[in-house]
Amino acid sequence: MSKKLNIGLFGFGVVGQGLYDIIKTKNLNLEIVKIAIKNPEKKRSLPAEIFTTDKEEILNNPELNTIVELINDTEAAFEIVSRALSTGKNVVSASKKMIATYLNELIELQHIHGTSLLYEGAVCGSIPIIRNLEEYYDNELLHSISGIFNGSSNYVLSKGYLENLDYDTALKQAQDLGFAETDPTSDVGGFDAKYKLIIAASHAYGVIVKPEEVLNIGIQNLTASDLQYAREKKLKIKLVPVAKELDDRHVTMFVLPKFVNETEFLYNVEYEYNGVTVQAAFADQQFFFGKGAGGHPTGSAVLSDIAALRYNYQYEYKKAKGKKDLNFTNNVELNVYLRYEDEALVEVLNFKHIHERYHSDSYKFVIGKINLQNLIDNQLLIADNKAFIAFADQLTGVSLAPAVKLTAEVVE
Ligand SMILES: NC(=O)C1=CN([C@@H]2O[C@H](COP(=O)(O)OP(=O)(O)OC[C@H]3O[C@@H](n4cnc5c(N)ncnc54)[C@H](OP(=O)(O)O)[C@@H]3O)[C@@H](O)[C@H]2O)C=CC1
Ligand SMILES: N[C@@H](CC=O)C(=O)O
Repeated sequence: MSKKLNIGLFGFGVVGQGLYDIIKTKNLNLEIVKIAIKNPEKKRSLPAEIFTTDKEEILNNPELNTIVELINDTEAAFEIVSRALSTGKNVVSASKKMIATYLNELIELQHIHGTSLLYEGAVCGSIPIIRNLEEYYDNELLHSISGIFNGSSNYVLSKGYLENLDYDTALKQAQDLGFAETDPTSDVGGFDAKYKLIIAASHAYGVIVKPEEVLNIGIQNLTASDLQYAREKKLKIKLVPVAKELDDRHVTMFVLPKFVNETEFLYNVEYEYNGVTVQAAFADQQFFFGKGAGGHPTGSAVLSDIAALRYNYQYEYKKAKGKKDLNFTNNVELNVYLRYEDEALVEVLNFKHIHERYHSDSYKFVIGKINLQNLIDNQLLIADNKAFIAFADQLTGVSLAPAVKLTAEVVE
């Protein structure tokens, strides 16, 4: 018989309500006893007695053995989760920014106090990627993990490419549908995808990096010219996080828009759907697909974690604990498309090699090989110039998948 879970829930927004809807349809050995929210004035769909604005009412209640944290405040979430883990309560969280920012501390707290923190809902919504990386691929050598990890930006891209809807209207729709973060810059700027990438890579490679070490360039500067160029080449533009083992000592990670062709799984991942491509040494290429945002899809992943806690499930972080010489590096070269206005930007970026150059009054681009560290160093300049950068393996004929040819090379 599984143990009964008495749950204190933090947050009753898109995901919290989605979780509640799902739980009430089931007869599980668990109960949401109290829900902490921020704004006492907001109209709620449940009786007032279940809500509190005092976190201590939940954290200090010895009857509650499980905390589910679904709030939109990173620092408050870290305080709640660390307090819970330190006082013998197991936790489920979907707060990817908080988890990616404080992963080392959270692993340490679980280790010291023997408690468990699960976060499947934090990475790609309904797709069960974390438990697969943790369990199924435990003994596999993973060459790369990449995909579409953000529903809102993919929604905006699909609306633009398939329906010619303008960027601002599409983003407003993603917000109204509950897909976007409180600050949607996190979605369209590639930050949210980066947090998810960092979490996934910690389970895939055992390498834990801080968000500020990893490049994220988003889709904010995408223009009709870039979309037109993609269409002419029969390509689509997607926002793609990549974690790739370069050799047995180096792993690289970055988030960039990417040209994808119709032979790639990601080509047909549209709207709020996400996809994860795993390239493994022996299993070869595998693809996970599902809704990446929204209350019910994310709530289903959160519920799966809650159910796993009934059997005392814990992540073991085996790859992180057994890690030997694998290190994170930004010292790689990759092929990018740069659409720009000011020639000075091309000079500053110091391309190693330029494959192609186009120049008209209204549209200029280069495609060439560049060092990832150079992109990081000039991120602000790129943004200020309103330039658009995309990972261009499909334009240069080299791909991340070993089935074709490698793009990313360690620079010795
Ligand atoms: N939306 C999605 O599709 C997904 C979201 N996530 C993540 O899940 C988390 C929740 O997202 P989402 O439901 O969309 O966010 P919402 O903005 O819809 O809801 C946030 C909830 O958190 C509450 N809250 C904020 N601060 C506090 C606090 N200090 N104490 C108690 N409650 C607090 C708010 O209270 P009040 O109601 O009073 O305002 C609200 O109920 C975020 O970390 C997000 O990144 C993860 C996967 C998918
Ligand atoms: N804002 C996120 C929500 C889920 O993680 C997204 O759009 O993917």
